[in-house]
Parts: sequence; structure tokens; C-alpha cells
Amino acid sequence: MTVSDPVVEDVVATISRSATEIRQGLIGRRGTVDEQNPSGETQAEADVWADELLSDRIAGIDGVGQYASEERAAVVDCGDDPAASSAYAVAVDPLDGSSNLQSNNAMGTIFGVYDAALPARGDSLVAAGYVLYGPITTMVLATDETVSEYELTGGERTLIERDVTLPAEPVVYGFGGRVPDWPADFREYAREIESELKLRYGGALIGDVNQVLTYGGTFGYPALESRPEGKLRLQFEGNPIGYVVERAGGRSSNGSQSLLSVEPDDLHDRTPLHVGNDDLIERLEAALA
Ligand SMILES: O=P(O)(O)OC[C@H]1O[C@](O)(COP(=O)(O)O)[C@@H](O)[C@@H]1O
Ligand SMILES: [Mg+2]
Ligand SMILES: [Mg+2]
Repeated sequence: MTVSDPVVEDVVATISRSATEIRQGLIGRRGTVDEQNPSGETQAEADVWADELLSDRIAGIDGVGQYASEERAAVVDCGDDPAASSAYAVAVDPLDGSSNLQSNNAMGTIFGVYDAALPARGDSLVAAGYVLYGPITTMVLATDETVSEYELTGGERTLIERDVTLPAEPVVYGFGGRVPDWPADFREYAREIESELKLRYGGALIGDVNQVLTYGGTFGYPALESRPEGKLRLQFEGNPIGYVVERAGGRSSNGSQSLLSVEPDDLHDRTPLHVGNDDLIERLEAALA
């Protein structure tokens, strides 16, 4: 199944083709480099390499005007200005959960295609999705039309589920950050959820969100006492994941409003991130109000 917008299809096809290569290229790139990304985190060799690979390919697509990534400070201008033309801006988390490289656990690649210049609000996304490097490589893609899941092999993208929707009955939860660092109101809410749902937490946003999309439930990386702005990045993680989960019938929140309606100040803004079934996000927002 191809996406009807040819530029979006080109972006999705490029990322699909690159995914098998990225997966293979992780071998031998599990170490860290002596650099920090704009969020002040030590970069893995694979973070830097995957960013280079994706920027070269995505910036070359006709109709893409900007490329931005968690791993580089500034937006790359690569065509027409999205603010003044019909070009799109593509924002990428080249490797999500790259600290899981060391322990060989799940990781992903996240992307968002914005119809606006970056930084942009999530409601200007026209498509977003992620690749999950699990036992098999899959892609979840959300567009205006639908949310679909694909298997990726040798450059091929094979549809395995059309119209993916969040199961109505929540089953799993995962919350990031250390419990003593959780604000009291979130801790109280989490206590309730722990008694209702089953813990599934692997330390990579993509792996954890894909469990929620598969089984129903909620994932949260909340505001912390030590970091009220949260850990995850709005342009590269919060908006695309919020878009996918909302298109699949769930909700997203920064604690008080949909992630997609948050006005960004800076390309590398962080945000508390919560996604999941409607009533769970409603309870979360009530608990934090
Ligand atoms: O282990 P921590 O520090 O709580 O962080 C876990 C979170 O950080 C992330 O690894 C951040 O993503 P990156 O690996 O892209 O920086 C998320 O995937 C995950 O949810
Ligand atoms: Mg990430
Ligand atoms: Mg990353």
C-alpha cells in the first residue's frame, strides 16, 4: 500500500529501504563517540552514522525543504522553504533508544513529515511513523488516511495490517524516569495504574509505544522533579508518536493538552510525553490538574 502524496511516499520508501541497512550497520557501531548531541547526551557511533545516512537520502528528495534530527543542532535547508512553499519538513530521531545498543535490546527510528517550517506544532504533521528493530523489522505509518503496519525486509515494505487501532481494553503500561524523581501527583496516578495493568517497559520509547499500540494501555515519560520539562523531544519524538497514537484512536498529552497542540519554542524542546487509551489519558490529566 503506497501513500497517495508522492513526496510523503518518497520519504517513507526511503526510510523503509534504509531501515534494513541501518539495522545491519549497527554491528560494530555500539560504542560511543566523544561528542554530545544538542540535548547534551553522549552520542553512540550508530546515532551519528544513522543521522548522516538519513540526512543524505532525505535531503535529496524533491519536495523536502528541511531535514532536522535529534543529533544535529540546526535544521538542514535542502530545497524550498516550507514556510513559503508547498515543500515539507522532515524531522527524525535516527535511533531511538540507542542506549539499548549496549544490552542489545529494542530500538527504533522515528520520523515526522511536517507541512510547516521547523520547529512546528504537531498538528501540522501530514504523516509520521517509526521503524522498530525488534526480532523482525517493522514500520508503523500514520497518515491522514489510516495507520498501517508493515514488515521491512531487504528494502521491501510489505503491508501486514491496515487500519491499526488501539485495542479498546487497556492491558499494559510503561513509565520512564526514576520513581523517587516522579512528582507526587504522578506517583499517585501511577500507583493506581500499576494495580490495574501489566508492566511492560524496555527503555526504548518505540518498543514501549509499540506494546501499547498492540495490546492497549499507556506509556508515559513524565515531567520529573529534577527535570520538569521531561526528557523526550517534542519535534523528533513527542509529535510523531502523539500523531501515530491519536490517528490510531488513542490520545496524547504533555500532562495538560494534546502533544499536537503544543507551541514549540526551540527545535530541541523537551516535553513530558503520555500516550494511550482515551480514558487513561483523561485520568492522567485529571490527576495532574
Ligand atoms: O533510560 P532513560 O534515561 O530513562 O531514558 C529512556 C528513554 O530515553 C530514550 O532512549 C530517548 O531516546 P534516544 O535514545 O533517541 O535519545 C527513549 O527511547 C526512552 O524512552
Ligand atoms: Mg529517542
Ligand atoms: Mg535518538
